[in-house]
Amino acid sequence: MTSVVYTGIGSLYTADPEREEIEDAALVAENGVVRWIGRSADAPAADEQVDVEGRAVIPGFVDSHAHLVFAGDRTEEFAARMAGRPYTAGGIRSTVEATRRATIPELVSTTALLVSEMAMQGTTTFEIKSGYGLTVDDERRSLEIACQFTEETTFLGAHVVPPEACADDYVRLVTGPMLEACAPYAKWVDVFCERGAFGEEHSREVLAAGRKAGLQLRVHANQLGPGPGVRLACEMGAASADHCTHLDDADVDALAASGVVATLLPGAEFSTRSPYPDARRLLDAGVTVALATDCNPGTSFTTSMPFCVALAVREMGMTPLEAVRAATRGGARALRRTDVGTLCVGARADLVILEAPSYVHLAYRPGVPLVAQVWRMGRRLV
Ligand SMILES: N=CN[C@@H](CCC(=O)O)C(=O)O
Ligand SMILES: [Zn+2]
Repeated sequence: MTSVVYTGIGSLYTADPEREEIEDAALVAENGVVRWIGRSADAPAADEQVDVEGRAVIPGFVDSHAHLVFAGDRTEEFAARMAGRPYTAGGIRSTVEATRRATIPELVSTTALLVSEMAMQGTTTFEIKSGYGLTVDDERRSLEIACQFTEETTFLGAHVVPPEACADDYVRLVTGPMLEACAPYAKWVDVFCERGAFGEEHSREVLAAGRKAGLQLRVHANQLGPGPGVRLACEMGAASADHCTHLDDADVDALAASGVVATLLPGAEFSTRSPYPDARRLLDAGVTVALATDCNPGTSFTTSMPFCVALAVREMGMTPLEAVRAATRGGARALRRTDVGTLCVGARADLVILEAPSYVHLAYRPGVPLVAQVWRMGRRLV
C-alpha cells in the first residue's frame, strides 16, 4: 500500500459539484485512488508528502475526442487555408493514403509522441479514434495500436468514403466485415455525419450496426454546416455529439432533453478559421458541455487542453470555471466515466499541479506552459 499526501494546495478545483473549489487544501491518494480531501491543516500523514507550496491543483484533463493514429501531416493544406482556401472533409483522404503506407512501428511511434505531448499538458485520460485506414486491415491495425495507449478506443471506419469505393458499398463494408474485425478493439463507434462524409441514413446504419456489435455511440455532428447529426445522436442515445458548431433551436432542445453531451472542439475552428460554437447558448439551455482537442493532422493539430480552455473562454462565451469543468468532468461525462475528471473520495488520483495560484490562469495566461506536475493514479507522470 502506498500513499501520497499533497499539502499546501493554494486552490483545489475538484470538479465535484458537492464541493467544487477548496482553498488551502490537501488531498491524500492511496493506491492510485483519492482517499481524503480537506483543509491542509487537517491533512493526515502518508508514506510520501508533496508540498504544493500554494499552487493550484485541478483534475487531470479528460480529452474525449482525438484522432492520434495517422501518418504524415498537412502543413501545406493548413498554409493554403490560412491564405483563404476553405476546409472540406475531402482533405482526410490524403492522410488516409499516408497512413496506409506507414508501417506499424511508424504509427506506434507517432501515436506515442502525441500521447506524451498530451501528458505534458496535463491530460490523464484520452480517447483515440481510428478513421485514417478505411480498409478492414488498416482500421483494425489502427485500433490495435490505439489499444496500446488507452481503453477509450473508437471505431471510425465511417470517417469518409475512401476514393476506391462508392458510399453504399462502403457502408456495407463498415457495418459488416470491418465492424466485425474492429469491434474487439473498440469501446465506441463514431460516424462523421456531414455533407461530404456520411448522410443521415448511412450514419444511422453505422451507429445501429455498431450498437448491435456491443459498441457505445458517439457522433461527429454539425461541424461544417447545419445537419441531422446532433438530432441523430440524441435519437440514438449517443454519449456525445461532437463539434456542435452549427445548431438550430431544435438541436439545442434535443441535447438538453436527451442529456447527450455536446463536445466542443475549438481547435478545429481555430485551424480552419471558422466561427466558433456558441457554448453560452448550450450552457444556458442546460446542456452538458465537454471540451476536447480533436487532435488530428487536418483540422486541429494540437494536443493541448490548456489551449482549448483558453479558446473556449476567449471565443466561446465560457467562464474560466465552466471551461475547466468542461475539460475535466465534461470530458468524463462524454466518455461515460465516473472515476476520472473529478477529484473526490473514490475517484482516480489523476491530478495536475499548475505553476499558478488558480485554474483561471489557464485562460488568463494563454500559451504559457503552466503544467508543473502531472500525477496519474497516484504516480508522477511529468
Ligand atoms: N471531422 C472529422 N474529422 C476530423 C477532421 C479530420 C481531417 O481533416 O483529417 C475532425 O474532427 O475535425
Ligand atoms: Zn474528430
